[in-house]
Amino acid sequence: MDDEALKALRVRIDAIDDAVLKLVSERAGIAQEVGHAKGGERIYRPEREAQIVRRLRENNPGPLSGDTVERLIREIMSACRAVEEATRVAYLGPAGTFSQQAVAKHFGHAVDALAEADIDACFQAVETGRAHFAVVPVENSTEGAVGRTLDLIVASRLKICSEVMLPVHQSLMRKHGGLAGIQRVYGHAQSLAQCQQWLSRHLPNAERISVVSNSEGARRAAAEPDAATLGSAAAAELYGLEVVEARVEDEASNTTRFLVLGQADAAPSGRDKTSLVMGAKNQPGAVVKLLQPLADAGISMTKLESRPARSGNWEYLFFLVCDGHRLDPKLAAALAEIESRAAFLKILGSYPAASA
Ligand SMILES: O=C(O)C(=O)C[C@]1(C(=O)O)C=C[C@@H](O)C=C1
Repeated sequence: MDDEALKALRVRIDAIDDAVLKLVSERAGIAQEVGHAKGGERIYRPEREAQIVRRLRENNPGPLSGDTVERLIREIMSACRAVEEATRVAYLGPAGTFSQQAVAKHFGHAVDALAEADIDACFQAVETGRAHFAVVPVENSTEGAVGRTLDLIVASRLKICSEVMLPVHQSLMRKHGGLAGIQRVYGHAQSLAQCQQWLSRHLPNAERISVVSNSEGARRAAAEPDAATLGSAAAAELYGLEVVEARVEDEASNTTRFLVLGQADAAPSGRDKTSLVMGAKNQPGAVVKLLQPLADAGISMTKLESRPARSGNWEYLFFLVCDGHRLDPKLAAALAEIESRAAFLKILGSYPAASA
């Protein structure tokens, strides 16, 4: 391309950037007005954000991918939210974890992300008002449920107001060098489990050491030249490591689902999910009886997970996710029927279904 042609294209890009800045500033000004009109009410409206994301994904003219359009608009909404109020979001730290990525994916970068020591601390941060929201992992497509999150949510008064789906790509990282000479591999138990076949094939003699977080693994690998760690590639930059091999997870579609917890759940968005937990009596057919009202109403159940109730009498809790909002008349009627049959029922929240 000759210089003149390049210059002409850049003049057009400059004009577009000026227009984008003008429009984004105008949008932030309107968000500020909305913020004032809310007069102390909650600023973050997950249902509204989900509707905006869905509309733009549908209207996307290309060539940007739907995921890219979502990332851009979420970042713009993040910036607009920030002119209304500073949002504090607790997550399972330290920095560089997949949980931090989930915060950025959902809330954008214009939030105060608070790294907590464990999942319990994430709940407490919101319960005590230190944070507005918490982002906690609840299940992984390869490894299943995160038990601690389920146990805590039963007793907590917090509500689920959103979900975040994060594709999880594990990298193998070390201070310097390739696969040769790696004696130990650190990683969070879930990460080690998600990569076990790859590790057996490529590093059969390396010891696998489970640590509290992948970031702790990264911290150790940075100090031990014959060690490596699993984790998000973001940690490599943070801890001065090199990526030996990217995408070492056994399942290419490995995804972790996170929940956003807050003081209230979300209003209906048009495409929602509802999470609930119920206690079943230890009797034949008890679970079938509890689920029947959903089947009768033609409501899809997308998840059913059982956990010991920990009450010592061999009763189980069933965590269930179904389509719809608890305020939809059909679902509301089914829930009322389940409540009349269950030993215990708690609605954990209705929230917009994630678009990707
Ligand atoms: O519509 C609102 O309620 C706004 O505050 C504006 C806005 C946005 O930027 O579009 C920002 C924050 C809310 O979570 C939802 C949407």
